[in-house]
Amino acid sequence: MEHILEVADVSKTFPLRGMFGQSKGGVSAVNGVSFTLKSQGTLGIVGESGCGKSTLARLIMRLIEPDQGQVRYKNEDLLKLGGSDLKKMRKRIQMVFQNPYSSLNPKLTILDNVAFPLWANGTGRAAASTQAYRYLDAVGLPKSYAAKYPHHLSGGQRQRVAIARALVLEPDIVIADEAVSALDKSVQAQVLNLFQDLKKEFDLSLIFISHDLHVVEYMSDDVMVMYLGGVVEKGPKEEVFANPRHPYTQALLKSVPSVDLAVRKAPETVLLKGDLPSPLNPPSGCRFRTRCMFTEARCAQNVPALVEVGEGHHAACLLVHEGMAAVQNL
Ligand SMILES: Nc1ncnc2c1ncn2[C@@H]1O[C@H](COP(=O)(O)OP(=O)(O)OP(=O)(O)O)[C@@H](O)[C@H]1O
Repeated sequence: MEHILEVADVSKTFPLRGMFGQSKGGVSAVNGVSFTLKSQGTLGIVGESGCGKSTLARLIMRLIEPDQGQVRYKNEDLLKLGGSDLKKMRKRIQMVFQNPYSSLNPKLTILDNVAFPLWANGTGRAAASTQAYRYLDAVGLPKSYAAKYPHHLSGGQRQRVAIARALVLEPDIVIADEAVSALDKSVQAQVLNLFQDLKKEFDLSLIFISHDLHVVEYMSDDVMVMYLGGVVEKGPKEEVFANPRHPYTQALLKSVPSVDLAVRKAPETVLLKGDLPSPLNPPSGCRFRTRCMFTEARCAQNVPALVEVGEGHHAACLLVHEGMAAVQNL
């Protein structure tokens, strides 16, 4: 499978200023992140709140500018584009956000909310409405919803509208950022299935961002685990879930109860110590070391590279690289 998107060594630090404009350091939100998205594949990005998932999505979309790195879409460096080329690219990659209520325009009907991106790109009203009807149908909303307003709809229906609006420009890539997190469990499942169906119908490549491991496991072909702005592990979904190698991924997986009640067990040993450090002042060396059960003095000195630990499976931990038994046998 070829790659549609390649992200290389992307970083972003948000500068912080005091009351009088003086520099107060910066928040290291994304730090040297690299990954590839396979054409028509789904990459799941998982990590705790604040680990940089949304910032990464916004960097790819160029809603914010990275400090360094490359984002290549079909071999074109998106970070070098400007003007009309950037506008064209933005049509190819669309986002669906967590809260459809704030992302939809409350003053526009459902049909006009979906048609809006087409108007903004110069399509006439009649043609835009025809297209909008087509995408409302694709997301399972009947024609009778077209004249309603966002406040008439349930959370799940509003998210369907947001998805229709993301698709109306016929993107190749959709980035879903916590797109089901605000929905009830039963509605979540319907929207996840809808994403799966639309992916097939419209040949989409998906980036599915979620703090929920079950959602990522259900949706993804490949998984990337982030911690404090960096990637600690990535690889094929089956590999990462069945054979997690990084102590952080292992801790995440052990801390989440199975959705299957038959295999739900008592809470396992706690594998994460302490709190998430501030991205204002991240730990030296391995950023995870202050919460790691296996940390050693050298973890403070060396930043571990992502090293291949299985086919297409990478982990960033000095101890894992050396095949340390304790980490392997968790
Ligand atoms: N515009 C900004 N200015 C300063 N700091 C920011 C800005 N945007 C994000 N951050 C900080 O960058 C870090 C990463 O935030 P980000 O929202 O990307 O994380 P996240 O993993 O998506 O978390 P969540 O799921 O809670 O949104 C956080 O510490 C956040 O406070």
